[in-house]
Amino acid sequence: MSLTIKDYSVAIGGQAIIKEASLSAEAGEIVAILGPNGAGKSTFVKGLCGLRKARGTANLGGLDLVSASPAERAKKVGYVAQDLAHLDLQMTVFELMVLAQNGGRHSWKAQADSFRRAEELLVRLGLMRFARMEPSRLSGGERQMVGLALALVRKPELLLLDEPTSALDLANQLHMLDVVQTITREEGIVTLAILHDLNLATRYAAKTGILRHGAIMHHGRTEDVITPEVIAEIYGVDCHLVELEDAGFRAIYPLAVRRTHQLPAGTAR
Ligand SMILES: Nc1ncnc2c1ncn2[C@@H]1O[C@H](COP(=O)(O)OP(=O)(O)OP(=O)(O)O)[C@@H](O)[C@H]1O
Repeated sequence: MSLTIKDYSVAIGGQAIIKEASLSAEAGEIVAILGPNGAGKSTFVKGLCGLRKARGTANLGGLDLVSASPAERAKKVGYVAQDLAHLDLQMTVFELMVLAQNGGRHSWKAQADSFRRAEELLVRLGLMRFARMEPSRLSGGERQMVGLALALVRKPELLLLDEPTSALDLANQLHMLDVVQTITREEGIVTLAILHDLNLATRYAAKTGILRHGAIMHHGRTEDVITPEVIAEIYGVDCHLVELEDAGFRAIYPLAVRRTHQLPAGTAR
């Protein structure tokens, strides 16, 4: 399953937020979507899952997500939003995991398969202890992990994650992204993950796209995109790049915001 996005634009209230963006990914790849606050990252993924009206093309293994029907899109795309308020239903995590798989299928066989898959995924993500609880009783990080489980349980071909680790502690950040990376590779799907942590991007993403003012400024292999020069250009921050040869990835250490960088109005240096 590959993804090819071309001349892709999203407008809100007549204002162009994403402008003629292009981006591509191969089966089994995680692509990090980076960029400053307000750059358009959430809007970019919302257009792909149908929450915003888009123009252009986004070809996922032969299906154009921009012109697809909501039902076609829902079969192929899994989305984990930043705001997980929609999880507050009077149902347990396990019930939600089963319901998420059973759109219209009521046979006993389908039911048994979905029970098995729900349990398998909750075990894999370390979430079985929450199976009988309603999401409203969970902490922010626990809800975020359940949100990921609910997206994965439907076997998406494109997984869209909007800041999937923002509420997670260090161990859970690595555990969740390890599972996402393994499933992305095993099932040959494409994952787009909006991240603010550059080191999670260098560790997990084969490719990176950087957005600024709604345009893709850089896109390619992560090691070619996440460099001190690009980070200085996009964020106005000087960084030191450290090669962690034994671990097999690179780390970025931020040194200082450049004095020439435009901070939001009213911010003191
Ligand atoms: N509902 C809306 N109505 C009007 N403008 C919006 C709306 N949602 C987003 N925008 C605007 O679109 C632009 C991009 O917003 P978006 O949330 O996509 O950015 P982002 O890169 O995800 O930001 P962050 O890193 O802060 O989450 C912003 O300028 C924002 O003000």
